[in-house]
Amino acid sequence: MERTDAEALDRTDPLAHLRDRFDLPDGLIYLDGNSLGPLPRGVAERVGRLVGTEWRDDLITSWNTHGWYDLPATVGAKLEPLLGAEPGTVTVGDSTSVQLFKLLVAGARLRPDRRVVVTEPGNFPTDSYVIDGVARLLGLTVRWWSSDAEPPAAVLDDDVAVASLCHVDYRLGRMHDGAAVTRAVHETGAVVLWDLCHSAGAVAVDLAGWGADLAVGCGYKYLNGGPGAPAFGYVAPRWLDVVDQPITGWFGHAKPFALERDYRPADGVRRLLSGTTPVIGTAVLDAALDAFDGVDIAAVRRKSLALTELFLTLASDRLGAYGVEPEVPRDHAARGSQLCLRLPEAYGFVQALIARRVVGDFREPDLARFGVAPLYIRFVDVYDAVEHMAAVLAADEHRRPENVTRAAVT
Ligand SMILES: Cc1ncc(COP(=O)(O)O)c(C=O)c1O
Ligand SMILES: Nc1c(O)cccc1C(=O)C[C@H](N)C(=O)O
Repeated sequence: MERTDAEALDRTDPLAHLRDRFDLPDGLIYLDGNSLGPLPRGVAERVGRLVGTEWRDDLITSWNTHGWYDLPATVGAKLEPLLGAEPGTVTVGDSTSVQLFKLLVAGARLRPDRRVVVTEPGNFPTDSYVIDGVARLLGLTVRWWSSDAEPPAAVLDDDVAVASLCHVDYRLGRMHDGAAVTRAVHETGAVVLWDLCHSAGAVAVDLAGWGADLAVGCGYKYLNGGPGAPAFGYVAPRWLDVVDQPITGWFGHAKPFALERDYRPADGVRRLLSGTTPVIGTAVLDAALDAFDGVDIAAVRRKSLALTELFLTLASDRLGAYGVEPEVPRDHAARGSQLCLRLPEAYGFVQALIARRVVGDFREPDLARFGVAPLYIRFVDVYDAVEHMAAVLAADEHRRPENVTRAAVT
């Protein structure tokens, strides 16, 4: 495989034009969109308008005249096609951790006679922390599923209230079969809560088709909503009228401005809201999602697999000589949109690559992680990135003192 072969793949890529929808720094190969997506074009103008006109000139009237009050629903409607979700089932607000807290409690309340939450030890830590916290609050037991064998029959019984699972694993990018796991959970009468942080915007998600109950996910990774973007929450249509989340703030009330004494949940998914919408962050996510206008998520998935396949082939060819092996599920059905390399000096390796303007990230204890975001990553980026990786290893740059001092955020 030569660089010209990668260039040829870019020439025939039906999604190649989408890269222009992003304002990417010159010469940067950005393989960290699974942590923080880049800036979509149009966002800066939207923020300028929001701050310079809507806030400055129109002030409080903007809640009505500029659609601030409806923003969670507006953004939810843009997310629904990306998640395979039914109309009116998705809203945004809070962090993923808080959405998870609210929907986990709500999920447990759907099965009040059951005492167990099933989850996986390989979760992103916030999921495990929140699950533990909710279990202590509600007096539930956490049962850990080591998910090498699917479906999770061994850990499911009629005491399980909720299975709270990450669809794509943040470390090695292993992807669950959403339909099969949901079915297995339902067979025991439990509900399933999916964390879609590493799925939304990168892989095909079909919440309606899976029959999922509840889902959450963050706005700042493949959805490119900016640092600290609001997260999303999904509630299946069959639960919309009964779902009972615990942070019963006024923005989720049926009539917030009636200022009634008692809480009454809003109709539909709006009842997931708690406090005042963070308008600036939500408007950024709204504008960012325009990058997905007219984009078929199945085509995104096809390109994602082609990119990771190229990455895998090149990394196996070029890096094996240095004892570095790619870690990615070989089975396409079980692969997210990322690839890892395992090596003892993974931290220094990532720093040396950043010095060469190839950005990935380090995950404890020995993983160098690279996300491929099909909207803006080219085949030639993957080719060049692997060439840089080989050059780092050949010159021992990953062991240089300036590359091994840990920063606060990795
Ligand atoms: C699977 C998963 N869940 C949740 C989060 C983060 O949650 P929060 O938005 O609360 O920081 C992340 C990444 O930060 C994640 O990878
Ligand atoms: N949310 C992050 C942050 O505030 C700073 C740095 C990284 C993150 C991340 O999103 C980490 C990410 N969830 C991961 O998969 O590792």
